[in-house]
Amino acid sequence: MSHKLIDLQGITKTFDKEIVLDDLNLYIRENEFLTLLGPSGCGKTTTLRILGGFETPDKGRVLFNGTDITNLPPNKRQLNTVFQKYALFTHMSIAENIAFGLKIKKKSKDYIMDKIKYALKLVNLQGFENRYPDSLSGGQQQRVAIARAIVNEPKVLLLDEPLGALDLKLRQDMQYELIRLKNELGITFIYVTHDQEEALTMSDTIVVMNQGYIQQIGTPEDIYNEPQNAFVADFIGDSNIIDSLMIEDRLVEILGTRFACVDEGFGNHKPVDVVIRPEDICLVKPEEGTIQGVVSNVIFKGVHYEMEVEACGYTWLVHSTGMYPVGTNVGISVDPFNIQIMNKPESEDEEAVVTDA
Ligand SMILES: Nc1ncnc2c1ncn2[C@@H]1O[C@H](COP(=O)(O)OP(=O)(O)OP(=O)(O)O)[C@@H](O)[C@H]1O
Repeated sequence: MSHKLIDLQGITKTFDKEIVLDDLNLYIRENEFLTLLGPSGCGKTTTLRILGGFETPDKGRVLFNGTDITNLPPNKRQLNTVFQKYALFTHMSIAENIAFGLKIKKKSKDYIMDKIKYALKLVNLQGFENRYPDSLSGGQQQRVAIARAIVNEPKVLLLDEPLGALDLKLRQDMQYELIRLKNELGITFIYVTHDQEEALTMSDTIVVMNQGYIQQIGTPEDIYNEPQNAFVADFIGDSNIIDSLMIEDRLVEILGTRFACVDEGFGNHKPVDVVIRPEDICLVKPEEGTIQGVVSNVIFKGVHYEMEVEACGYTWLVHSTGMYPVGTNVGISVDPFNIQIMNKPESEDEEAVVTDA
């Protein structure tokens, strides 16, 4: 494992008495592609801006290779930021845009020419040197913004929703471009998005945030398959999240019916949240299911059918490659490995116990 490059220690930030980040602790390893993911307003951009030196935390420290850089201005950090709005200079050619930072640093003409060529090749824009930003598509402009950042040879690239303004197809192409670029450059990427698919596709590590707190840190597989709480499960992909009762180890009661599961250590007769992904539900003949229901809605999604099944007073979301018309009686069966048990948030847990008693 590569070493810790950046360490955010106890970062707290308040705007107008509103706590935006509350004692945030996070480290980022060298060469990692780390994504800050969460809904609008959860504090992702503020975290990135603190990393970039555009904001100062009220409390806490930012360490870079063990050195405290909390109060270092942006231009003194070995980090470069690419924003959602490309912020290119419209009166300058593409080459002049890319050269801008290098000219300020008084680099030689030959050095700058070499760097422009190298950066344009990396972002697949050879031959665009003399064009102007207005004559480029959104995706091409974003590539120029990235080229402009990488000529400075940063150790870390901070990317704030860089693909947010692009349409879906272009965004998907650019996701692969960014992964390739990161691998070629061998540097650390810290990426901000509220798009969970984008985070799953691109990241080595995802940090799921909500209301200024980190909810979970893990690989895309961890976050998707082992969400630590209902917020993460709900935010990452479609889920059935159901109030349930852990009867004992490996046995959970969901909507009044007992299902075998594989989790242990949640206690006996304990309220829990159960998460079942729609693709993990098998529709079978009614008599073969653990519970029975009726298909109430079907939408064709290309790779699968997205269905709703009414069973035991709950609308189950199911993804299936087979088509079941509305009104079909079905059985629902779930492999015990695909039933995720999660502790309820503490306050809810207490409430549920009281209600239960
Ligand atoms: N300069 C500022 N002054 C006052 N409030 C701010 C400032 N910057 C951010 N905030 C507030 O801090 C909170 C977090 O904002 P932030 O931009 O970090 O969220 P975000 O997760 O990046 O959201 P989005 O995805 O919408 O960009 C929001 O409530 C926002 O209004």
